[in-house]
This record gives sequence, structure tokens and C-alpha cells, in this order.
Amino acid sequence: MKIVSVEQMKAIERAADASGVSYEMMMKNAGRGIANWISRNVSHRQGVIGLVGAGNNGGDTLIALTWMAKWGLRTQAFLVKENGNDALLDDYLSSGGAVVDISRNDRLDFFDAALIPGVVVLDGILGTGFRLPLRRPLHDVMVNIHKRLENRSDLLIIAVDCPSGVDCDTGEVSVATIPAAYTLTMAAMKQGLLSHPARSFAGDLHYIDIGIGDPSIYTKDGLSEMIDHSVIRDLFPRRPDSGHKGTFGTCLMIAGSAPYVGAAYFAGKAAYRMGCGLVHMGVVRDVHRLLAGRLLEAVWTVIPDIEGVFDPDGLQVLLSALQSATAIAIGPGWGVNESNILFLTDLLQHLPPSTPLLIDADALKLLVNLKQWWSLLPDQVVLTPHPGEMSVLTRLKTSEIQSNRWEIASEYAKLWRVNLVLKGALTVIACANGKMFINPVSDPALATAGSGDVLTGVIGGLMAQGVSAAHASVLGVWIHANSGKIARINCKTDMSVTALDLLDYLPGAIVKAKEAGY
Ligand SMILES: NC(=O)C1=CN([C@@H]2O[C@H](COP(=O)(O)OP(=O)(O)OC[C@H]3O[C@@H](n4cnc5c(N)ncnc54)[C@H](OP(=O)(O)O)[C@@H]3O)[C@@H](O)[C@H]2O)[C@@H](O)CC1
Ligand SMILES: [K+]
Repeated sequence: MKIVSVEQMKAIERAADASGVSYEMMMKNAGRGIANWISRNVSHRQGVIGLVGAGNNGGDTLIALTWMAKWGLRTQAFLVKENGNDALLDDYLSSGGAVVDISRNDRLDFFDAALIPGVVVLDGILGTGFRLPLRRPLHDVMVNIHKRLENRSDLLIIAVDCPSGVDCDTGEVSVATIPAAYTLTMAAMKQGLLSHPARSFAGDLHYIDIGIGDPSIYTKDGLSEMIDHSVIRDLFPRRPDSGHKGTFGTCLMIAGSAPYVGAAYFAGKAAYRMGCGLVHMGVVRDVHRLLAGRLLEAVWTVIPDIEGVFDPDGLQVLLSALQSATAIAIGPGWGVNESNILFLTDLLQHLPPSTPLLIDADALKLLVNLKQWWSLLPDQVVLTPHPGEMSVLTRLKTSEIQSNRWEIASEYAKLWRVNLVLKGALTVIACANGKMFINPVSDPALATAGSGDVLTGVIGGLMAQGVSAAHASVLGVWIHANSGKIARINCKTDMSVTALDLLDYLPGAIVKAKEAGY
């Protein structure tokens, strides 16, 4: 789904209107789309009530309620502000709907009575027209509504376009913003919903077609994309029945050191889990000794070491593996030290220019010791820094990076001509060709040691199978995040999810990603 600022959305609506899809039609399609989505996707046996604001967000909601009333569902509209949508209200009433005005805070007992367990609550008070701070008297009405809805896990709250009271550009929220289980977003994702704190209020994000199709045809701006099923479904590598292990590539994984054994395991196993035909592990002796009996699927080359880290002259043993690999991944668990700077320098000089490369973790921190390191990289390259590693690479403060994730990722991906996966909640992928993707998943289950190593294996495994560096980044980030989501559901808490769980649920995440409509 494309991502827009409020300004861009307004310009797109203007352009669509000028090309014949009138504002009225867009709103009708929005309302119909919401009603269809609810009827198809959630239980609505207990009826649907709408919180209706005075603007077009309320208009979308009234149209949705009107359709559902026509279909015979029990519905009610609660007007939170004197309403300008008289014609829409008349339509709704003549379709059998019931309207209660709660704008003066005086008929809230009707609202209380409507909040029966299982009822669907459509939050259509404020949409993209809202700017903080929330003004009185709406502020007071919304605070009262908020009090009644908070901690009511027996209600299903669905936000129309955005949870009301969210700034759709900045992601800031008002005190009265109501957390939703789902947000049905019209035509395009509003950028603020992909920032915290707003993201935590928006729940699962779904697209509603308002009759304009792909919004990017109405603007010259290159729009970023939120990763969803429509983005990833065509990115999987083909797996012909006649394939053999050579068909599915060889990933050379240069990982681990004596203190960080697990990193090599997580990365190597994840590459196998992603369908890579063969994973060739380049590791020091201690890592081999501890993992050879555990990662039985792998082929091993033991790299000479000095006290458990790569010997600066150790690359010689890997020269033929470098040539035969179809993708190379480096960095997890290396450690940052002088020997590894020399090892990395030698390695970059011996990389086959046409083999895709992934650089992660400590190898990223080591890069800064090499002059113009970006000029030493192959064309197909992915860097996967977390904000701390990005800070080392850019010499910017972590706080600066975190408050400007999209812009900074985009700027440096272009500068270095790399595909950049800036990890952290709401991972940003800035591609070398200028395209930007944002992962909407923000799950503490993923914030665990070894999680990044799993991601390295996932992306490396995909590249080894011939998926381009950019596409492997997008698909890999999505699969990895969803394995965290599934792990959390299965562990029943995000607290207990470990990197081993992420590995275990990769197959489930792949299956889900391949299922239509996910
Ligand atoms: N264009 C179209 O055809 C389409 C539009 N679409 C839909 O329209 C939505 C945008 O609609 P919109 O522009 O009417 O604004 P909206 O979010 O309803 O809010 C306006 C109301 O908020 C109030 N208000 C604002 N700030 C406030 C504050 N700080 N404190 C208190 N009140 C405040 C403001 O009050 P006022 O300033 O007028 O007093 C007014 O009453 C968009 O999200 C999508 O759902 C889609 O269906 C696609 C087709
Ligand atoms: K809303």
C-alpha cells in the first residue's frame, strides 16, 4: 500500500476529482468499502455503532452505516459534533438507521447502553483534517468516549482512515485517541500511522479502495510503500519441481567468533529455513566445534583465528567458497577488533563483483575504518544496521537517526548506492534505486538477542536463490517480522520469544505470506 502525507493525499484527491472521480464518488466508495470490509472480515452479529464527526471522516462512517442498515444489520450513529452531513444523515435515517446526538455530552447513557459485548464500534470522529491540539468542546466529548471504551476488550473498535485524534503526518496522538483493533485506511496509508506513538493505536492496517486505484498515478512524487501482501506476493523465488540443491543457491555465511557462537547458528539456520539449497559456513575453530553437531545441514570451512577471532591472513581458506557462493553474508557475531578490520579489508578486495553481499552487525561497524568503503561493494548489496550501527556508519547521533528514520535511510542509501535496511520498530528499507518501503510490524517479540542474525540468514538465503538485493530485503523483513508475530501468539507473550522461536516460526510466516489476501 502506498504511503502519503496529508498534503499528498489532498493533492491526489484533487487530481482524481479533476480526472472524473468526484469527491462525492470517492466518499461513497470509501463508505461502501468500509461496510464491505466489515461484513466480510469481522463478526458483526451484535451490530455496528458509529462515532460520527462533522467532517468527511464522519461522512465515510455514515455511508458505511447506511449500507449496513440497508443490509439489515443493527446500527446506530452517535454524532459527536453538530453535523454538516444533512443529506447523508437523511439517507441513513431513511435506510432504517438510528441517530443519537452526543455532542453536548448529555445523552451518553444511550451510548453506554449501545456498548454491548461484541458490538463493532466505528471510530469516524476525526480523520486527516485533524491537527493537534484537540479543541474544546470536542475534546471533552472525546475524553468521555475514551473513558467508556478503554479496557473494553469485549468491543471491536475499527478506526476509519485513522484513529481519531492522531496527527496523520507526525504520528502524534491526543489524550483522547482511542486504540483500534483495525484501521481501514482510504486509498493510501497516512504516513503518521507508521510512526510511534500513533502506530500503537492503529492495530492491523487494511486498505480500502475509494475508486482511484493506485494513488501514485495522480502524483509526480515517488510514493513510499508500506509492505503488505500485495507488495510481497510476487517476490518469492521460483522453486521448480525439477530443482536440485544447486538450483536453490549457496549462501556463504561468514559469521561468529568465540564469544558469539550463536550468531553463526541463527544466521546459517535461517538461510536454510528460507529455502537456500546449501549454506556454507565460514567460521573460526571454536564456532565449528560447538555448532558442527548442531547445524548438521551446513558445509564448513574453518578459518584460522587468533584468540577466537579471524586471523587477518585467514581469508586464503575461503577463496574457492567465495567464488562458488551465489550470495555472501558477513558480520554476525564477528566482534569489533583490529584483526577483523584487516580480515574485512582483505575480504572486500576478494569479493566476486557480481555476487550479492549482505553486511550486518560488527562488519558494519568495521567498515568505517576503510576509506570510501562504499566504493568497494558489489552492485547487489544490502546493509542491515540497527540505529546504533547506523550511528557509527553515519557519525550521526542515534537520537537524530531515530527521529528522522525515513529521510536518513533514504539519503544514505542513495549516497552509498546500497539497499539499506534500517532495523528497529517499523523497519525502513531504502533501496539503491530510490524506492522506500516501511514494514508496519512493530512487535517487541522481535527485540531479542539473535533476532538480527536470523534476519541476515533470511535475506542472505533469499539472495542466494536469485532474489534481488532490494526484493530480498523487503520480503525478508516481512517474513522475519511475521515470524515474530506468530512466535508471540504461540508463546502467548512477547516476553518469552527468543531467536530460536523466530527460526521455528519462519515456515509459518512463509506459509502466511504466500496465502492470498494476507
Ligand atoms: N476528500 C474526500 O472526498 C475524501 C475524504 N475522505 C475522508 O475524509 C477525511 C478527511 O475529511 P476532512 O478533511 O473533512 O476532515 P476530518 O478528518 O473529517 O476532520 C474535520 C473535522 O475535524 C474538526 N477538527 C479538526 N481539527 C480539530 C481540532 N484540533 N480540535 C477539534 N476539532 C477539530 C473540524 O472542525 P472545524 O475545524 O471545522 O471546527 C471538522 O469538524 C479522511 O480522513 C477520510 O476519512 C475519504 O473518504 C476519501 C474521500
Ligand atoms: K477516524
